[in-house]
Amino acid sequence: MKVTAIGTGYVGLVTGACLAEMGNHVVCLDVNPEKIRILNDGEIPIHEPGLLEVVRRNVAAGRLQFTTDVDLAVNHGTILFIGVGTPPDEDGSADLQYVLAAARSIGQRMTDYKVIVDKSTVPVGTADKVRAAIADELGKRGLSDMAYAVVSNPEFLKEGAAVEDFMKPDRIIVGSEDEQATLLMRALYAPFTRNHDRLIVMDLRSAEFTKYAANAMLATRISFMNEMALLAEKVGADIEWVRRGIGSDPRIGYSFLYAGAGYGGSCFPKDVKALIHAAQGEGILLRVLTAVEEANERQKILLVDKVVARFGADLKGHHFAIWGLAFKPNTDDMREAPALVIVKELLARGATVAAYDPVAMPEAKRLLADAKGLQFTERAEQALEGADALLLVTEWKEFKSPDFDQIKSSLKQPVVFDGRNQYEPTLMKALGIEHHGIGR
Ligand SMILES: NC(=O)C1=CN([C@@H]2O[C@H](COP(=O)(O)OP(=O)(O)OC[C@H]3O[C@@H](n4cnc5c(N)ncnc54)[C@H](O)[C@@H]3O)[C@@H](O)[C@H]2O)C=CC1
Ligand SMILES: O=C(O)[C@H]1O[C@H](OP(=O)(O)OP(=O)(O)OC[C@H]2O[C@@H](n3ccc(=O)[nH]c3=O)[C@H](O)[C@@H]2O)[C@H](O)[C@@H](O)[C@@H]1O
Repeated sequence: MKVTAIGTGYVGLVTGACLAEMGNHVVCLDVNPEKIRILNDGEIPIHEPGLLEVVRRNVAAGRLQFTTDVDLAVNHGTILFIGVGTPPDEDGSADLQYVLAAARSIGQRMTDYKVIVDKSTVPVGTADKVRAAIADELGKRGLSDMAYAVVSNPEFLKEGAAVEDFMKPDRIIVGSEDEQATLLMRALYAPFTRNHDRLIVMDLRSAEFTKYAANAMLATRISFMNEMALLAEKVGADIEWVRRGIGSDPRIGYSFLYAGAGYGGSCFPKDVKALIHAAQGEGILLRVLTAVEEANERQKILLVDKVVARFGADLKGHHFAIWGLAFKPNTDDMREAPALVIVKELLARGATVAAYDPVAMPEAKRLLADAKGLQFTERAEQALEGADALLLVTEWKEFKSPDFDQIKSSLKQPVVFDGRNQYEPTLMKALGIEHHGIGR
């Protein structure tokens, strides 16, 4: 099938590349010429395991191309995915300007039947706005009779596992109220759901809502566990045992129960805010989600609270090592990363910081360019030298089994603040390392 992906962020690029991998002919469009230049140079603008290989393979096979040419992109696909950003507005609501601009650019150019698919995470009712924007543009061209369908197909991929998530989806949600569009979507996704019928077709509004409800539920689990961790610590329980204990109940399950330094990323924080805002517009206060967000703000600063409890509120003259800056492993994404809050707070209290991340360092240097007292090291061990303590913020694999002797000898004193519960407290004790985990 002929497909166009609008936007080459995580979602647009992964969607385009994976659909090409299944034999479709895909054009990826972006308004950012720099991103298209990088893609046309055979690289990708993000760090995402396995994605570069899929992109290169399909470009070589002639099934995938990148362009800033809107005419070419709109006229190429029968199915056009809108995968542009929906960042939070000042009041927390989702900013739809990029989605609606993409819709208008389609309406300004389409010459035959198109299925326009909202893949961006958008509030309930956005499909109607997309349809209206396209109708408006067609009207201006005297083409009000031209047929098209708007479909909602929210994306559930996780950064760091995006290709795998797209290729082997747990489910594919299609909100469609147009028979022909539903048939096309079924055909497009058939190769991804061959052995299991994982495609769920529903009405447009329910599909749009499903995406927010899913992210809100996952964020809730994390904040719930972070709160349980606060209490566990006080009463002498270990949240890691509690996690295993409750996860064994299939009604609860093991996934997304890890207490840590708070959730970050481009989606949970913004989607929770957007849902709260949408509910407010309907006169409903979402008490649970409001608390989920508050708990997460507190959690992001928890590691610094622990540092303060150990070293005092004034950290002048103290130096700390930070391992991990990305909001999670296997990505260079630092949007809403807990590390940003932690670094800034340590510096504000007068400390100096040496930080290392396996891939997010260029992004960290960009975001923390003005941070005085912060240095970046080329290797993890270098960050340890002369530090009062190590703060582990992102659980990259390479931090899982470090050389503990080196940690002991490089730090001024062997103190580790383990923001992702990577190290066993009993082992740390046996090694003579003062270990401060989360909820244990
Ligand atoms: N990042 C993720 O893991 C996931 C993101 N989502 C949702 O997908 C959407 C996109 O997210 P990301 O890919 O992270 O966004 P992003 O912000 O990284 O990328 C969006 C891209 O769209 C381009 N763009 C903006 N307007 C355009 C236009 N009119 N025509 C062509 N290109 C245009 C931008 O230049 C940018 O490259 C958001 O709504 C997000 O909530 C959903 C699931 C996962
Ligand atoms: O809508 C989106 O953009 C995506 O948002 C999340 O994916 P992502 O943000 O890439 O990453 P997650 O793996 O969900 O992690 C989010 C944050 O939660 C934290 N987390 C995750 C799991 C856990 O048990 N504990 C925990 O603190 C991570 O450290 C990270 O900061 C969802 O998991 C995806 O299904 C969704 O498609």
